[in-house]
This record gives sequence, structure tokens and C-alpha cells, in this order.
Amino acid sequence: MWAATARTRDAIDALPFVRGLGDGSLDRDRFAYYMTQDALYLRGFARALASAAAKAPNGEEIAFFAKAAHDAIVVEGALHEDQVGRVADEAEPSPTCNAYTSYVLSVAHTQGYPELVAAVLPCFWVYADVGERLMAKAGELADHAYGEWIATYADEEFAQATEQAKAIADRQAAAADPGTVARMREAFHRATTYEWMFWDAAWRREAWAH
Ligand SMILES: Cc1ncc(CN)c(N)n1
Repeated sequence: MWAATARTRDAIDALPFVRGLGDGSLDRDRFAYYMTQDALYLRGFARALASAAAKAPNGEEIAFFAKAAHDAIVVEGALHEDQVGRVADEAEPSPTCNAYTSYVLSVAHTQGYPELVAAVLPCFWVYADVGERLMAKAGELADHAYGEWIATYADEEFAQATEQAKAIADRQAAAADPGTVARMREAFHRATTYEWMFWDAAWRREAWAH
């Protein structure tokens, strides 16, 4: 699944938003737009993770997804509040934010546990991957404009959660019939593309037409 998204991941690395986040040159307005949209995204994503906990076949995976839902709101939420303050309940999701959260929630409500695991996996894996590479390039984070963001996603605990999510997806794929594996691939690919779109939308400060 990861190899099939190589082109999209290269395109993520090439995005002006991601480059600017890495070298600290990203302007604050674009970053604030992104963090506000991300806070809205995380609510939908946490709901999808809670659905994964509800569908999970054993205690270990129930606990994993329930904790991931908690961390998306509490741990990532603390980073967002620190950077842009508390996002108002009535704040409006952008078209891309709305599309991405609607997509993972539709998988949660209309498909099975394996497909849902595949749909939420890029949210762990792409961020851990980007975080690790930006950290390696940035070196010292103390004076970096976006050091707190990079440290959050390059964090060892986030890397461990990503490994757990990957292991769950691998177990599900190994036990699944070919049709389910095809839907898992589709969900993983679609969500990885949404990751690209989310950063691109932040760069453009995407708005609704009317
Ligand atoms: C859009 C998006 N994707 C993933 C993550 C990492 N949980 C995030 N904060 N935002």
C-alpha cells in the first residue's frame, strides 16, 4: 500500500506549504489557517477512530483506537490551542477539510473494520514520515518557527502509534479476501491523496465559492 502511494508522497514533500513548514519560511497566516482547519479535521478524524474502536475485534485494538481518538483531541488539540487558540465551535470547515472528514466518516459508517483501518492509516503514517524527515533536516528545533509542530509529529510516541496502526492494517490485510484488500488499498490511497490536498488547500487558503 505504501509503495503504491510513492508519487503522492513525493508530491507532498514538494508542496510549498510543507517546504515552508520545514525551513521555517511559511507565513503565519497560512499556518494559522491550516491549524484552524486541522482542529476541525481532528474532530471528524477522532470520531472515525472511535468508530474503529467500536468495530475492533479485540481489547488491544479497542484500546489502541480509543486512545488514538483521545490523543487526536487532547494531545494534538493542545498543540493547536497553543498555536492558534481555541477554535470556535461554529468555525467553518473548508471544502477540502469537509471532504476529507466526510470521507473517513463515510468509510466508518458504510464499510468494515479493515477498510476503516486503511482509511485512517495515512493520518498516522504520512505525518510520522513528514515529521521525521523535517526533523532530520531542521536539526536544532529551539529557534525554529515551527519547531513545536515538527516535534509533535517526529515524537517517539507518535512513531510507536504509527507502527501499531501499520501492524493492525497488516494483520487485517493478511486475513482479508481479495475484494476487501482491494478496498483497503483504495481507502489508503484516497486518504493519502486527501493529505496532499489538505496542505495544498492551506497554501491556497481555500474558501467556499459562495
Ligand atoms: C489532515 C491531518 N492528517 C493527519 C494528522 C495527524 N494526526 C493531522 N493532524 N491532520
